[in-house]
Amino acid sequence: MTSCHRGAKGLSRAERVAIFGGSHGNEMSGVTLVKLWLENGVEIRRRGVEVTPFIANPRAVETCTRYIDSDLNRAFTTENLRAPHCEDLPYEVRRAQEINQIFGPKGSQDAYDVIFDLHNTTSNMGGTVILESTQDDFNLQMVHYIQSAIAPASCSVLVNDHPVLKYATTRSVAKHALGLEVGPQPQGVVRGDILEIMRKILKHALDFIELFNGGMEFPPCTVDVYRVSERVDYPRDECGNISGLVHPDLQDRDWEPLNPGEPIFQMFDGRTMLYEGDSTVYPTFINEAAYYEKRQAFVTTRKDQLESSKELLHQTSINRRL
Ligand SMILES: CC(=O)N[C@@H](CC(=O)O)C(=O)O
Ligand SMILES: [Zn+2]
Repeated sequence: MTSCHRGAKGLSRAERVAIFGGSHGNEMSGVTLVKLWLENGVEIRRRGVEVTPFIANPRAVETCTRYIDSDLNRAFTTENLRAPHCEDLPYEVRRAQEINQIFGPKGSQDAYDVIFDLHNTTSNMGGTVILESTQDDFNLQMVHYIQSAIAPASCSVLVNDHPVLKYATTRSVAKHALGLEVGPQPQGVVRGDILEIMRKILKHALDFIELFNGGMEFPPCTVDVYRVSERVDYPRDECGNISGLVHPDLQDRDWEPLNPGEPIFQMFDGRTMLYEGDSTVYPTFINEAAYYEKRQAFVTTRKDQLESSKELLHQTSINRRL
């Protein structure tokens, strides 16, 4: 027994878990589910875990917009979290500080163990889990568990640990940060099929935490992931105005291979713009409504495999077995 567990990760139990909806107020699956669970939380109850549903940006939910002053899911920088209180701070910066107080502080031992942040996209991404690190064995084991449990349906894993394209998310307050992104769903609309995919992924995620806390050991695993590679903006004229649209051949083809020389934009003047990269990539967030303001038509990703370093078992269980 001893040799078997010597290398196991000394993680503690994931006792405090939060589910955020409405980080963006017009992404309705998460808003709807969290409101439901605030009324009646039976569905998200699990043994040995405290699960807290939470509306992250209530003012944006009220107005059914992405945000009021600035994007909450970009606001969790050290600079913002330390900014002195004053009246003219953007609403989302003040809200980020509140969230950091309740669920953080970010980067500290007092922070929540897990935050699931529920998002919808207008892109045809299906069910996707977004990770921010390649090094988090707990999260890796969790997505591995979700993928097995949800089969034959699929759950893609997008890893954004890009040095430039990574941003300071709401979920980053927790020790283990997970984004759940499901689409296609228009902004302000709730689609039953999309909501059910989100609900199912989260169910399996919570089941995993219950098993982990209960002492189950998870053998080392390998997970296929897509890693964020580059951001591609819309084509623009000299004045900066968009001069073409996502090519019909690319539209809705999230996660499908895009090869050099294949069409990406249909220009308003009739020309076709081709992908000029030097190898095959896997585009995603294709034509996401919220990304027009961020000057992003899609992101390219590359396939990768992540391996958990050791078997996963929580610390109390390791001690008990040694
Ligand atoms: C469409 C959308 O809001 N997507 C999320 C992705 C994420 O949570 O990382 C965002 O840009 O904040
Ligand atoms: Zn969102």
